[in-house]
Amino acid sequence: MTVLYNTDDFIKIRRDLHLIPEPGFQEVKTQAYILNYLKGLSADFMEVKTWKTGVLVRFQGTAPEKTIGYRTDMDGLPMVEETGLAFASQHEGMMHACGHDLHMSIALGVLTYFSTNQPKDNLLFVFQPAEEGPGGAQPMLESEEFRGWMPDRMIGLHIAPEWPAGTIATKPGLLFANTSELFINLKGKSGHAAFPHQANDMVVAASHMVTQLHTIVSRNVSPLDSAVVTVGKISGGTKQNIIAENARLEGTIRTLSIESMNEVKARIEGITRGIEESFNCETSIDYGANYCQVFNDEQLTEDFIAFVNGLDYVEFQRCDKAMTGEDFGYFLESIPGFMFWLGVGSEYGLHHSKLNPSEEAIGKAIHLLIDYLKREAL
Ligand SMILES: CC(=O)N[C@@H](CCC[C@H](N)C(=O)O)C(=O)O
Repeated sequence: MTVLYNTDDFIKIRRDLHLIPEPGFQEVKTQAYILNYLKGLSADFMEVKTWKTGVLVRFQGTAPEKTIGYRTDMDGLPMVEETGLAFASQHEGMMHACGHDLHMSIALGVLTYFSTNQPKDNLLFVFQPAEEGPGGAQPMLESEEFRGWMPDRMIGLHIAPEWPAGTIATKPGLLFANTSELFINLKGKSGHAAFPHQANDMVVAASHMVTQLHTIVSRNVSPLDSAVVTVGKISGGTKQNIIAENARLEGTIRTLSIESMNEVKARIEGITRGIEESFNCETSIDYGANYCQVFNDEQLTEDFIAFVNGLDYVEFQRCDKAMTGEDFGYFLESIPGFMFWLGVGSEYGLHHSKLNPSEEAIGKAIHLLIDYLKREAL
């Protein structure tokens, strides 16, 4: 194991970042924190650029043959934290419940090492905004700032609460699903609760719609394929004794192929037309942000797995694909690379208000990535 500096410094950084979760493309304090940290590093071979609320850090190699990119996401989620931690979110209604605080502290730990150990190849550290939505990877990838420093390989990690701290899991090929957000508005006619026959109740229409949406996976998707349609939020109406004129469903679709995504969307549109007819209402669908699948490069991933299997401070586990989404998939569409899971042993899972990742994983991931990048780029 590489002994470098006290990785506890990056636990403190993780806690600092945990205090200030911000929505996608509003990571202003987070960006300022990262830029301020970078100012403290003195490497004349390091260059820093910003892109929107993101940050790009490039280390010029001594004799570069390639550029290896490492990406972390930056945004938090709109939810009330219930961990009771001393360093719980200070931003009301926002929480780092998907581990991006750990992802960023790990990236800072790795780049700190290379700020005093100039690599042979170029390294690019990418702090990307808006992973949870509306998606920062695709526009960042297309930006002049990123294109000017285009890497030849791209690596990313995501925390995995279900595995013990420091477990590394991945697989070649398909790792994460195609995703699409789903927003459906329903508009009917309001009225007095006592005169339902004179109104069109959108609470009832929305309830039917949720039930029908749940038939798509069970009745329309092949049992040999996989898909998810989740409605995570439903809202409507104004008061308990007024019939609701409006209702809104907010959800997400996950599939293992673009073809299945198109089929699921076609069924949603069919169901929506049926609801319009049967409840005499108007509807509109917005698919919000769509992310392509995360597809790991076969060779680079197998090579990484062999590397991890040779280490004595982390455990490797070959995993199955998951229905999670990640806009990191856009990087992998044009740059070969891979994503892997980092076990953080939390009783509560991703997107849970009590998610409490083990910070032991931070030091292990920093060491792992330094050792891997040393092998690949020194
Ligand atoms: C790793 C993870 O949890 N990613 C998110 C990505 C969000 C995609 C998009 N906003 C959506 O909701 O479809 C996930 O929910 O899988």
